[in-house]
Amino acid sequence: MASFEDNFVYYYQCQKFKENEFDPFVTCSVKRKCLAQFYLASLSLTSNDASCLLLEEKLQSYSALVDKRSEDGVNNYARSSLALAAHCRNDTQQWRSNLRDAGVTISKFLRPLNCELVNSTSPNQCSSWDVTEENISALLSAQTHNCTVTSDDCGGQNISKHTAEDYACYALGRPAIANQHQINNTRRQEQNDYHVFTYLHTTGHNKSLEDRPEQQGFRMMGGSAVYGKQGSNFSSTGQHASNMFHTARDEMNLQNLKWHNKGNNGANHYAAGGGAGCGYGGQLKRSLGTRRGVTNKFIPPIRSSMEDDFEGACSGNQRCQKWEQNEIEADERLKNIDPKMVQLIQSEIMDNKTAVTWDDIAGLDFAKSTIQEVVVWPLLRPDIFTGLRRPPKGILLFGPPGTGKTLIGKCIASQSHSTFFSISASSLTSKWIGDGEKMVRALFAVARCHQPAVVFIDEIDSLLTQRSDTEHESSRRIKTEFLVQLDGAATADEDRILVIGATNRPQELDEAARRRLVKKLYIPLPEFEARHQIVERLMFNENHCMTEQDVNDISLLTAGYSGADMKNLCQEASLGPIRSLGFIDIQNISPDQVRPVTLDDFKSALSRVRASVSPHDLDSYVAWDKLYGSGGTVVSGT
Ligand SMILES: Nc1ncnc2c1ncn2[C@@H]1O[C@H](COP(=O)(O)OP(=O)(O)OP(=O)(O)O)[C@@H](O)[C@H]1O
Ligand SMILES: [Mg+2]
Repeated sequence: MASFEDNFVYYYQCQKFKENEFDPFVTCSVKRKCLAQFYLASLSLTSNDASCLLLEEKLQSYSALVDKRSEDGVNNYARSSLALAAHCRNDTQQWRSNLRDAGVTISKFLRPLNCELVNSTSPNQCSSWDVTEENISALLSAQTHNCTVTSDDCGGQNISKHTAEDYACYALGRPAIANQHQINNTRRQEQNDYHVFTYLHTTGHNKSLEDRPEQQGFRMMGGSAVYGKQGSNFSSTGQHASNMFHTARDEMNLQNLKWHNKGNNGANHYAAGGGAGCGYGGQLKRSLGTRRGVTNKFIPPIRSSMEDDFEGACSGNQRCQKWEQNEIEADERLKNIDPKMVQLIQSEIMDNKTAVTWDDIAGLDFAKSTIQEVVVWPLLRPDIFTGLRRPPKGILLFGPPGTGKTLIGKCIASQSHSTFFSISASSLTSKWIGDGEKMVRALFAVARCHQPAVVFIDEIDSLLTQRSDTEHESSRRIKTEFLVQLDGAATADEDRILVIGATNRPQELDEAARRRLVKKLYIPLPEFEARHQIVERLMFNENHCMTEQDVNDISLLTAGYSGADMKNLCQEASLGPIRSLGFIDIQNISPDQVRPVTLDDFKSALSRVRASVSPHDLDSYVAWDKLYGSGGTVVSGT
């Protein structure tokens, strides 16, 4: 069965990719953005919208996942959604989003949970739970109550007493906010739904939302989701806008922390809580150093009394800082790491796996099998790959430009079932000027919390060039920090973090880095077979009339072309039929007037698209491979 996530992606792809709204090969995590984008887009759907119905269907089918305490829960996308919403303003080149806070209106995509409650005065009397204050008050005043959710609402399980209380508190806590934001009409409209209002407040949009109360981002979602804190503890002037949100996950972290502070063990806590909670499956997943059972105690999307205790008299900025600080400190390994960097890494660098399969990579059999052996299998079966079989901590992919090194990185992300961090070395040196080495430290600290993890560093040469006296102090510091991390001085032996570097200038690598990237795999130009495969794949969806022999001819004529050159060639050839239309008005022709692509188109494209790698450059790669490479590569380009 397709996962909830897959459905999201699928839906997104159907709806958005077709509209060419965004390039699937953007450098950051496409999938994460898909999800975040879709998640956010869904907030702007009205209840009559067909898309809304689709979402409703998905959420109903996968309701158990909505509050799952794992990385996959919808709640957990909230954080990245918000970060991305903020980020998209600065990232228009790569990700154009239609999302504006103005478009966020009430959605009604969760069906009512028919919650039965038993109150103390008439313990056996069940009433349906409308979200009315009377009902909720009755619930709160009840000495004993038992809130039962119908079986498909919650994976066939009952939700706990605690959960019911939390829902109730939350619902009760809303009116003040509801009044503040004039959402009473909406409450009436949705009266028979079980709902939790969620205030979507994209970072920095606080003021504009206040200016347009009718466009407040409230929405209903069964028991969870993003929620902003706009209550009395916060200034309504837009102050601390970037800190005002936290997700259900934050709540969980806070409770975890408090539990730790009481001298208890988080795992025990969750194990104990699991029995009473909504049983969604029972597996435990490690994240940010805390053991999170999906069966653990329900973490409400509300301010709990515990939280109030904890915060004491703190308010506004103080409170937000304290919150962030404590959330991060909940994991020992993230001690001394700037929370903002952690957040940045989680939203920008942690990659949610673009769908690339090994079959998408033509040729490169040796590299593929070595990567399977040293990356994928050990990550899948760490119990077997121990001792001498322990995989190397670093791998280098080197070779001419456009041969598929980055593509391999994407494929590993997608196939290795590990947390994938993808970073380009130039962004470390340019984007976070002055903070580069802190960023490297933070990156590895976060990776340690998300093991097994793969850290993919594209253009690693720009990060780990030979050290020299003339280089800038900040880049020297980044390099040193990186070498320390890579050497394992800061990582334990059993840590499962693999660093994969990709470069087309291996000669410029610092020798210390070269030693640490134990396996060095040459990614050569595609051979005849691989070129054949690339043409076949790229032309598969195109209208062409080429025979097997024609593709053979093209493959023969393109000796020395890289994978990227082959792609350019196919693109150029596919323009041939359009060019041959001559002066016909392009606006008025029908698609069937465009003839199929032929071998001749390829032949004329060959004169326009040349091989981008010179034989001299190739020799230097081969020489470097002979000196330092991990072998197995057939010299190609023939
Ligand atoms: N072996 C291959 N199989 C299929 N497609 C390939 C292959 N190599 C390259 N390509 C195509 O070329 C494009 C560019 O490849 P990629 O970005 O992985 O190159 P690279 O080796 O990382 O280059 P650079 O060293 O310049 O970063 C890919 O998106 C893909 O379309
Ligand atoms: Mg690349």
